[in-house]
Amino acid sequence: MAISYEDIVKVPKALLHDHLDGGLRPATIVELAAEAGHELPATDPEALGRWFAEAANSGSLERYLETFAHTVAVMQTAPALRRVARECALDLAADGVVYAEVRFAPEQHLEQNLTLDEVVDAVVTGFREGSALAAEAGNPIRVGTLLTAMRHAARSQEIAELAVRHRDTGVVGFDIAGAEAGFPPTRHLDAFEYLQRENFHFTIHAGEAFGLPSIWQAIQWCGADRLGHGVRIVDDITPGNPPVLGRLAAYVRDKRIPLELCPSSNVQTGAAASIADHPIGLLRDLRFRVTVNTDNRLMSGTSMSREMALLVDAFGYGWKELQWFTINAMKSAFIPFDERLKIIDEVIKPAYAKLIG
Ligand SMILES: O=c1[nH]cnc2c1ncn2[C@@H]1O[C@H](CO)[C@@H](O)[C@H]1O
Ligand SMILES: [Zn+2]
Repeated sequence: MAISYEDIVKVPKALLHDHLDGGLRPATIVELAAEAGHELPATDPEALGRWFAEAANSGSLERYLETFAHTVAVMQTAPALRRVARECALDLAADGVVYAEVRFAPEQHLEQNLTLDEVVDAVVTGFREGSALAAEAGNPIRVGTLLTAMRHAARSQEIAELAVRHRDTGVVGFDIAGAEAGFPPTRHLDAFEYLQRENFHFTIHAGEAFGLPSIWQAIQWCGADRLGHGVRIVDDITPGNPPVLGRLAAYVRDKRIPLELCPSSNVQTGAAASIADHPIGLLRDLRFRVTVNTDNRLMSGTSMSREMALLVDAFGYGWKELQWFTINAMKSAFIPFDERLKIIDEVIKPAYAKLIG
């Protein structure tokens, strides 16, 4: 029997790549925009949700990113940041996500004179509140924060230090994001070298809107633990029976470097023609360390369960494959090994065992 979306909501899921400013509830944006005096393209929540999905559906990462102006604009005070983070934790938990790493760029939230530390404190507090409320409602979730530096800007060292400063209070990793073409990872080499010396974890958006050189730099120059997207690693795989892996693709697979794949987002930015054409099918068959992610729930009108349901439809996956994606994600999380194992053994495996038999 085919797996339904409702069934998928009920099983535990792990999410590594989700942007806080890409996941607001449309109704919250409307309320916060009224308070902030920010003009929106639509003020009816449903119409606003549709506007985001359509505007982000442009085939270009640069145009997709323009839509974030309207979410970032309403996330400029501590109460607003805290609310958005609280609702994020609640929404993910209600969707059956038991572990999530949510990222955002603190440097984009300074327009009303918050300090970087105040921004992080507000978000971490919101996640803590949301997780507590979710647990009370019977949907326990653990949320880790990733701090992102914008790759076109020049604050990555500062943001890396901010992440390390908050490592014991909820921040579990670092990332760079923004337009990829023209802004290679090595621009931020100092920050990545600093993080390595601090024994800290980081992922890098690479191989989304730009190809193999970006992935190669992220791994071999910068030392990324994971690849944000990394979908263009397929450019280093020659189709055939069997497909032939180039040296970089072989390295990524041999080292079990996690790929944070985001199917719907890739279709919107033009990195894949459709879900059925998405390289996730090939990469899973070749047993890369594939994980499934939402990227931006608002811009893609999606959720973790919906991404998995789309893959079930396109590739005929069953519970075995969904468990494999989920355990891959949990193995690749930035929290300590013993905590990852506990979630795998006590939460994920028992739930899927009931379905797989
Ligand atoms: O898929 C993506 N690729 C690159 N950058 C992104 C993507 N999604 C969001 N952001 C960027 O990350 C910032 C912090 O969350 C967002 O403001 C957006 O500019
Ligand atoms: Zn992203």
